[in-house]
Amino acid sequence: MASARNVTRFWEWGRKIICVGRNYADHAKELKNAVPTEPVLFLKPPSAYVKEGSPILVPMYSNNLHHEVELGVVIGKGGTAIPRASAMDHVAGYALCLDMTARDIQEECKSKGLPWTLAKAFNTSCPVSEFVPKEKIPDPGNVRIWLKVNDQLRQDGNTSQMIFSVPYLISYISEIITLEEGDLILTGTPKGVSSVQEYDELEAGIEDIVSMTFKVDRQ
Ligand SMILES: O=C([O-])CC(=O)C(=O)O
Ligand SMILES: [Mg+2]
Repeated sequence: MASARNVTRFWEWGRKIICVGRNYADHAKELKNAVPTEPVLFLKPPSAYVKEGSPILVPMYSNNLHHEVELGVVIGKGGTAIPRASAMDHVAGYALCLDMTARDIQEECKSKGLPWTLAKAFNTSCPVSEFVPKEKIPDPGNVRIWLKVNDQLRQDGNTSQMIFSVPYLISYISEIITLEEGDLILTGTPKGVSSVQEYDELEAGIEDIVSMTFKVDRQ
């Protein structure tokens, strides 16, 4: 039976956002973190979504909001313990995503051994592009993702630099957290993360397949 909802509008579904951290060695190193041997996972709630036309809000409690450009994978077919070999059958498409991070708060959480919720899961912490159909990205393990702040290129990476591939991540995550149609996986950021301020304009893209622009505002 056809789904009543349209997965191309996944951000309206209220499904979960699963994020992978430290999936690019160059980014792990720039923040002086060890390169992981297993994926680092955390979550954002569906209230983190923001679409073009609405601003990214700096949380009141942060003075150092960072951008992290990431390839997002939109799940089309759910599953538990999905084998790596069939993982790509569960992908509906992709989205360009920003994992907005209150870096000062994350550092504090890290030093106190506390979870990253305040640093990663606040309102507007997950700006997303339009849905990109699966056919437009034949190999999610080889696309350029880039981000500019006020026209200056800050991040320019390729998903070929990911430590854990998209099929590996789908398989790994689904062993722990059942994946559902409309879920989004953020696959980690390459190097070049930096601060954004009120009034800044962020422009990001996946090659010339999709791009998006967001303004930054204070809460
Ligand atoms: O906050 C971090 O550095 C971890 C993370 O999300 C990433 O690597 O994309
Ligand atoms: Mg990230």
